[in-house]
Amino acid sequence: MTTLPQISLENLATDKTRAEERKRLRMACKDYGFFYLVQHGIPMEQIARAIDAARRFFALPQSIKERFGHVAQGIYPTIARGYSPLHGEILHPDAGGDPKEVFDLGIDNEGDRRPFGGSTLFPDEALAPGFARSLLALQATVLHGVIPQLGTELADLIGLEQGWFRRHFTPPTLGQRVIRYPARGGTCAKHTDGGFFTLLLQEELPTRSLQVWLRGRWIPVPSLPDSLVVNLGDMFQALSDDRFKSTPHQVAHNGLSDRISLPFFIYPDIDASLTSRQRRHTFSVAEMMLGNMASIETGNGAGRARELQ
Ligand SMILES: O=C(O)CCC(=O)C(=O)O
Ligand SMILES: [Fe+2]
Repeated sequence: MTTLPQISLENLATDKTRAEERKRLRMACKDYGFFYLVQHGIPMEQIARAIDAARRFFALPQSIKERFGHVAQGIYPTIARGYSPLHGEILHPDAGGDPKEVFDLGIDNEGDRRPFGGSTLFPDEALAPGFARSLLALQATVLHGVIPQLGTELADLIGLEQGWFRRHFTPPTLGQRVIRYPARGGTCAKHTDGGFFTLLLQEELPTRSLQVWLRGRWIPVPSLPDSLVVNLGDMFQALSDDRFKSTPHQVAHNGLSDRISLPFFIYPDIDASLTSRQRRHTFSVAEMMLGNMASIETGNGAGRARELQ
């Protein structure tokens, strides 16, 4: 059975093992566009705390969760942050609303009126103990560790000049999601992710809910202990002059208990305009992100969903 390769962030950071691990990373990106990241430096307790707090938030009455909906957030574009109810999001034009509920957050930046900027309206400690705190703690860890380390490796891999990642991702634009898939919920639509790369923290469950489309079939991606899942997004594909592909995937959750996942979508600085090395693609980050959001909002799907049958 096909399983995804495992890449060690620690090996990438260690002189003795770097060259070999980079070779494996290149192969993983080329052949799969998806891999497990191990020795990633995120404390497992921090992930467990965020998952517990998320579960408590989603257990609140619907009317309370909806107080933190998209409109209440006051962010542009509207759907960028806040609570979205079950079946509230369409990721593929041929599918209905996904069987999942979501809370979206980003990097808090009070008064930032640019697209995707601003601060998130969270339920307070009394309503959702530990929710904001644990998610923002996890965000800080990811922003200071995995994102710059892995991002730099990925930019090097596609031949972008030295310092490129730091220049265009300081700060990154972050789409941080908390998703709950109800028990026996069924299938969420296939899609690709729109960013540079995605980090997925998923709960350790016996189910194989996440599936990746590889060589003409769906490959299950079970959660492995102490590992994250990484996948390449459409911006990575564009910036590699299409030498690397963003891989389609979907979630089919038929487990007997619900499932929480915590994806981080990593995009460049919202003010950046980027060109691939061979100049096949040039885009403004804000325009591309706004276009993708508009596509989701109007039911036309996420990422390259429309290209996928
Ligand atoms: O929850 C997951 O396992 C993956 C979610 C996903 O693909 C997405 O939100 O883009
Ligand atoms: Fe995705």
